[in-house]
Amino acid sequence: MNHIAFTPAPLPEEVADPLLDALTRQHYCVIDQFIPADLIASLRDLALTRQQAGFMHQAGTSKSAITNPALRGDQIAWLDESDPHPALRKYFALLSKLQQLVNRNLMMGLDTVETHFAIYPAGSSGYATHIDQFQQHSPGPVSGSRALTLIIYLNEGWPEEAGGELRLYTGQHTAQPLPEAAHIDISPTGGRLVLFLSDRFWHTVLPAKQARLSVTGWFKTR
Ligand SMILES: O=C(O)CCC(=O)C(=O)O
Ligand SMILES: [Fe+2]
Repeated sequence: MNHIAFTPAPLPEEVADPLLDALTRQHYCVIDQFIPADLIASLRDLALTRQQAGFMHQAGTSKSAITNPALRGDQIAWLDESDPHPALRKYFALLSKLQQLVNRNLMMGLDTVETHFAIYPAGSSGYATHIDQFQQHSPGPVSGSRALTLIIYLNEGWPEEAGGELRLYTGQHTAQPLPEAAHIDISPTGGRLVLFLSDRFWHTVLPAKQARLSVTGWFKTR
């Protein structure tokens, strides 16, 4: 659990304005070139180094820690804010800016963040349709639960034929939507940021023909 304590310089307006506008209107946003090429490369190298050093483990699915590569094909390594690696210091500084921006403008009360690298190996089955927070019976923020999901892709470009899109179902569904329900497909292009309300959007990671790298996080309320 990472408690972000310091107050960084804010995100530039040309990023902050479209981000807040999209989050307000549609409860998700996609921002390209959110991180620069050198940070993509250093985070990517770090993820691969940690994989080679044996720090990645097969991810489990929601309620249980049972792993099932047919449902979820990625390997993950959790990240710690106290990690001195320069790329992670830059990454956590960005998370802090995002948290500050969203709290000041959208009053979400984001308090902590949990975050990990994810690597879906070439030929992985992706991640079956799921929601990042179990839906509650009453509306409004639930304390201590995942409120805002963030994903930043760490791939060097991404050819369309490689698949691996994030399929985000745009309607509100109380149960898993049918595959043909309204959705958008987001390609995991390096540097791209995706944010969405964790309790609202069902989503799927489609099978990928190439190794697919990302850093994923969830801001939680107090
Ligand atoms: O990598 C992505 O595009 C989404 C990953 C995801 O849905 C998750 O880790 O919960
Ligand atoms: Fe997810």
